[in-house]
Amino acid sequence: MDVRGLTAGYGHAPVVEGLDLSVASGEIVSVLGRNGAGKSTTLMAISGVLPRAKGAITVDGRVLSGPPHKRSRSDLGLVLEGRSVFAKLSVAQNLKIAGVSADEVTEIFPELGKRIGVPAGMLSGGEQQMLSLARAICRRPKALLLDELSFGLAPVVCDRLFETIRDFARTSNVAVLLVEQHIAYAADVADRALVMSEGRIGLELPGAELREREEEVEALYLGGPGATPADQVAAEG
Ligand SMILES: Nc1ncnc2c1ncn2[C@@H]1O[C@H](COP(=O)(O)OP(=O)(O)OP(=O)(O)O)[C@@H](O)[C@H]1O
Repeated sequence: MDVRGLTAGYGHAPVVEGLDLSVASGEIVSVLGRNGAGKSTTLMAISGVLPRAKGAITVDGRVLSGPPHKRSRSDLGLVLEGRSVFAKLSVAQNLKIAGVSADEVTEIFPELGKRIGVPAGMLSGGEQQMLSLARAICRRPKALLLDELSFGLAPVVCDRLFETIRDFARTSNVAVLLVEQHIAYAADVADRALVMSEGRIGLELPGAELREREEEVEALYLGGPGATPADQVAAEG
């Protein structure tokens, strides 16, 4: 997936301006950064949720444009922050609407097998996130965007979700771009990390270096007001 010159926002001034990034097939890239850095805006702009976003987005050489449903037909999968299930419909109905096989989903997450007739809104937070992730995976996207999957979930559940994402990226050769607030989770799952600050990428590093360079990453998290000038220079250089 290749993104060039992404510019997006909500009012007059853009939140993200002229952003370039790329994710290779089979690669997992994590976007980190403090609250308000522009992480979700970036994902929403790539997916078409923000209709006035500008920039060129290609997946496997194919140009993406138009609203989210059109982009998802063009091989882009999306799981946004918060639970994105139809709460009143059963797990089986949620999967049917997405055109996804329940057998395939329960192979990925066997725990959903016992809950197949239950309204999705009655599932635990972790189960809902499993359902959202499995639904996206089973639609066979070429690129997958995931926003804060770990939000509000127990570590054991997060480990299951990230293990599934790793397997999926490797075995299906899919480009995964995920927003993750926790450095430890990003270090476990990502091949590469992009640290955003004030709508731009302030630091790019291999996922394997995230733990040892945690202080540098955190300096960018604290951003201008919290970080000393020396922190800023170290973080950017
Ligand atoms: N719907 C909206 N209307 C107006 N401004 C918004 C809207 N959503 C986000 N913003 C603003 O855009 C900026 C970037 O927000 P964004 O949600 O992209 O940040 P983020 O890095 O994902 O933060 P978080 O980790 O808190 O989700 C923030 O200043 C935020 O207040």
